[in-house]
Amino acid sequence: MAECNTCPSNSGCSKDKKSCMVKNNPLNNVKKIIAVMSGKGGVGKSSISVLIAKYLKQLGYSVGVLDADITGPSVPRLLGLRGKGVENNEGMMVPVETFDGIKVMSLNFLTENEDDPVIWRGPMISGVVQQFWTEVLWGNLDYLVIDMPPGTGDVALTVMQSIPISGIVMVSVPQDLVSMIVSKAINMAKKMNINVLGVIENMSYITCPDCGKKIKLFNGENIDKFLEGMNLKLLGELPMLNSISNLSDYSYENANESLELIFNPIVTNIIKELEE
Ligand SMILES: Nc1ncnc2c1ncn2[C@@H]1O[C@H](COP(=O)(O)OP(=O)(O)OP(=O)(O)O)[C@@H](O)[C@H]1O
Repeated sequence: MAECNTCPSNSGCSKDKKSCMVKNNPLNNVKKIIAVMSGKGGVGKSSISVLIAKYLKQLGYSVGVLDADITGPSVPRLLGLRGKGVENNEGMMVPVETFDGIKVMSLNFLTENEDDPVIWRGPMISGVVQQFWTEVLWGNLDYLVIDMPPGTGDVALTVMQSIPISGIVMVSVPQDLVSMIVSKAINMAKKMNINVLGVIENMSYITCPDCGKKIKLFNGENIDKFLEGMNLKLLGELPMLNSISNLSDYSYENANESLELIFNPIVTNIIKELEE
């Protein structure tokens, strides 16, 4: 049965206690869990998960990142943690830390080589995701950011059922095909009674380096119409930026003021939505 007293939802979720699959580790105290999801692959979910973690950390919060994209883990690279391994403390996995103290768990820390493929069936992958919640020493965290696997399949379902997510950030790009697939992910979250905090529109535009004009790259469905149809808020628009495609140079030297100006309001919106 669920242990509500150690759960971030603190009995305030809509789950039936008897059928709840969430198992919490009494050594961990995680206050809020943000899942970053899309339904569609390659739209910037991992990059945005890492940026949310980075700017939450800059605001002074204690932050962790759980890489639930087991077959295509990219978080270690994006946070400059290539080649690191996980230590064991009395049977529990100790997350790897970035230079600025973000705690990270990813399957890439457990494979010998970064390019070793994970050729496992769904139940095994789902089991690992559950272990990343129950058998990792996250300790005290204000926020845990989960980089969800693409799609609405087995693993996404396991995360939603077995981890007490406080809210989901949906990532989309302005293309009709993508909005259609993102809608499926939004409807899945709604069916699972998980709060969708809003949508980040990634790759919204590029800025002309000469005149500063915003140029839309895709002719997709109008975001306002999409949000209205889904009854969701826009958390922010993110342009195509070199600094995002070069995120793996994660260090103090690579602090980027223009990215900070764009991303800080997005993080503030996420915090506000979670408080509501
Ligand atoms: N706003 C952006 N500006 C520039 N490049 C971007 C932006 N967003 C994402 N990218 C690039 O697009 C590619 C895909 O991004 P990312 O890996 O974050 O997507 P994803 O949704 O997590 O993919 P997957 O589902 O395959 O894990 C990466 O090469 C990333 O650097």
